[in-house]
Amino acid sequence: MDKALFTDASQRLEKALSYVSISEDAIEHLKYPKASLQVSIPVRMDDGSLKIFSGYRVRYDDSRGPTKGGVRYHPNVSLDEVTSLAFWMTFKCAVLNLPFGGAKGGITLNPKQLSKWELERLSRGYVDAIANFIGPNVDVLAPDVYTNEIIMGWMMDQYSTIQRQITPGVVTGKPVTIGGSLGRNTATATGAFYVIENIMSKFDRLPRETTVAIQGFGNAGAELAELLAKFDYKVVAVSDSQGGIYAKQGLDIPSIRRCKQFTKGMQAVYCQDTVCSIIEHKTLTNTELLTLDVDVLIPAALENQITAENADKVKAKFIFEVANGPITTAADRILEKMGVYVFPDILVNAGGVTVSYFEWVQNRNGLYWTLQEVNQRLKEKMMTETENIWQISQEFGVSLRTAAYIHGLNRLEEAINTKGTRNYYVNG
Ligand SMILES: NC(=O)C1=CN([C@@H]2O[C@H](COP(=O)(O)OP(=O)(O)OC[C@H]3O[C@@H](n4cnc5c(N)ncnc54)[C@H](O)[C@@H]3O)[C@@H](O)[C@H]2O)C=CC1
Ligand SMILES: O=C(O)CCC(=O)C(=O)O
Repeated sequence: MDKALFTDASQRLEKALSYVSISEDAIEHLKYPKASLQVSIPVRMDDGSLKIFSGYRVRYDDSRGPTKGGVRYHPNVSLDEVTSLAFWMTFKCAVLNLPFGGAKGGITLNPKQLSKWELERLSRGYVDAIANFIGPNVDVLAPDVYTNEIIMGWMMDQYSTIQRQITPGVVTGKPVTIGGSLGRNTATATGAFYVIENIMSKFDRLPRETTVAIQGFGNAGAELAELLAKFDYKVVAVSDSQGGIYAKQGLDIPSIRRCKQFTKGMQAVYCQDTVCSIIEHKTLTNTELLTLDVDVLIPAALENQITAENADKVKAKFIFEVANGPITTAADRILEKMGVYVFPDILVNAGGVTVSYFEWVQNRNGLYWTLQEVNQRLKEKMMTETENIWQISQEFGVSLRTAAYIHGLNRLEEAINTKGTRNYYVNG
């Protein structure tokens, strides 16, 4: 297994360890995933041929509760990537004080090359293959890159079919009509927005004077772009996997979202579609977007985007990590020296799993909340933990990332030690 990403991910923990007094047992415990499953999923394609896809599910740690995390469909999905993402989920759930451990799953494929029905057979096949590894009190699935509520609905239905009982709590991010929570599809962006608002007010930054660039225009990035623009932030650049667009005066985000539904790429929206109302704009690559002269940079696509190679070219003063792991450890060091404030993924994008938790609670109770209730509870959680992490960072004089790991570690160690280990060593 290529350890690169996981090795990098676990280095974040090592830095935090020097600021907390934590038992050797807990440290040892957190070094390894609890269980990793690799499966082969046979899928009958529309042309009659049979294709085998590789899928993964990693449950990293369940000391604080059932494990929780999304399922990713992407050509780069590997055991190393899924393990890293499961590790981050463990800390994210602890930082937000959710009664969950961390997990993640994925299938290696380019979903854009499959028909809807092939995707349905693949998603159901994935659940067949991992059914003994998941469950509402064991491990709970959710959406991530290139998966969505429709896919979550299929997965929930497949699991329920296998169990011979409707089991909504095994998957969150489902359609509202079959037990999903209001506000889950906007939760990652809404949670990030609360963090940004909190921090910008600490620095007396007015939205209309704050320029923003966002890499990634999917569930998280596009929704956040729209929220920020709605509240007067100047979103000057956005991108998707094909590249991006920039307009000095600020972009018309609702028009871009509308146009993107009908065109394949972001640049096509501007170059070929006259529905969009930007007058002056230019196209740019994803790499160029990261080094734009803006106040706020928001990576909201994939990991390893800001590395030792381009970190010194970043001009933004604030980076909010909506993607998981977009900045490598080496880049982190460079940015810290440059005085850039980096707000870490395990806080910034935690709105998604927080509302997933609310969905799971609603599924267990059978009583459903209004959107206002969901967002009010989300706001309370995001504001409280942003403030806690800010205070730890001030108190110890450490980066916000290290502060977030210190915060998560303290909660994890309490749970690990309280549970104890089942292997006793009797001296003498
Ligand atoms: N959806 C959720 O609830 C949560 C998502 N996240 C993280 O947010 C990030 C984005 O996830 P979603 O928005 O859900 O995925 P999505 O599948 O809805 O959108 C992904 C976006 O990234 C773009 N993209 C893909 N490769 C790219 C590249 N190389 N450069 C630039 N853009 C690229 C795609 O074109 C698309 O616009 C991921 O890191 C994910 O793990 C984190 C927490 C929760
Ligand atoms: O909603 C969830 O359970 C997990 C979302 C996720 O995969 C993430 O936060 O990275």
